[in-house]
Amino acid sequence: MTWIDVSQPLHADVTTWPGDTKFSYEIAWPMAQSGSVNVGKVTMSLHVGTHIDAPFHFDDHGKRVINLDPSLYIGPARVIHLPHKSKIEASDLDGHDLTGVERLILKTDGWPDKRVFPETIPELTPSLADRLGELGIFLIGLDLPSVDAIDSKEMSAHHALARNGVHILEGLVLDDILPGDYDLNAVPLPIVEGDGSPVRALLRPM
Ligand SMILES: Nc1ccccc1C(=O)C[C@H](N)C(=O)O
Ligand SMILES: [Zn+2]
Ligand SMILES: [Zn+2]
Repeated sequence: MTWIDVSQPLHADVTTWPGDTKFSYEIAWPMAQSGSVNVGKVTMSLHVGTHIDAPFHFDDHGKRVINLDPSLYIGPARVIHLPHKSKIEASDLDGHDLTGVERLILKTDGWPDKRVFPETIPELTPSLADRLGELGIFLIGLDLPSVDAIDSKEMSAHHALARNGVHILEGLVLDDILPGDYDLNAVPLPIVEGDGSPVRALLRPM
């Protein structure tokens, strides 16, 4: 009870990274044919909607989803509000006491209309990644489709976060979430070779 869904619903119109595989659902084996059940089939990029990135997404030698500890994505999380930024850097955390925080969720308001894929978004800087590492934070979640700029080829924030042992949860819907302390549950699917996984992300006020 009281869990709040902070995931994007998956349907034909959920936005996709430009050029990437869209989400689709079909009944591959309808009841009329199988004689007993409807059996659905999904096609999608693993980076559609609310999802986690496995390090293999941006590093050929990085871990696949099956090798990520599910506990990373379950447990206490702090939500902080950092609106109207073009970059989010270490100094943006200065006013926040993050002692003991292990999972940090940034409400940036940088993707206000989830029906449209954004042209520009705030990007996280390597200095922020280093600060998260120093603080012992091992999960960053945010309401954006990427931790880097949309046109980034270097993926410097993804790499800097990985260097600091910080895992990535993207595409959260935080419109109705106030800053504060929550329980998070956003476990990936056990896709053995996955470079990422869609998640049902839930928050419960503590
Ligand atoms: N699907 C893509 C296709 C091309 C280039 C980037 C992406 C991404 O997915 C990047 C984004 N930071 C992500 O992890 O979801
Ligand atoms: Zn991703
Ligand atoms: Zn990413």
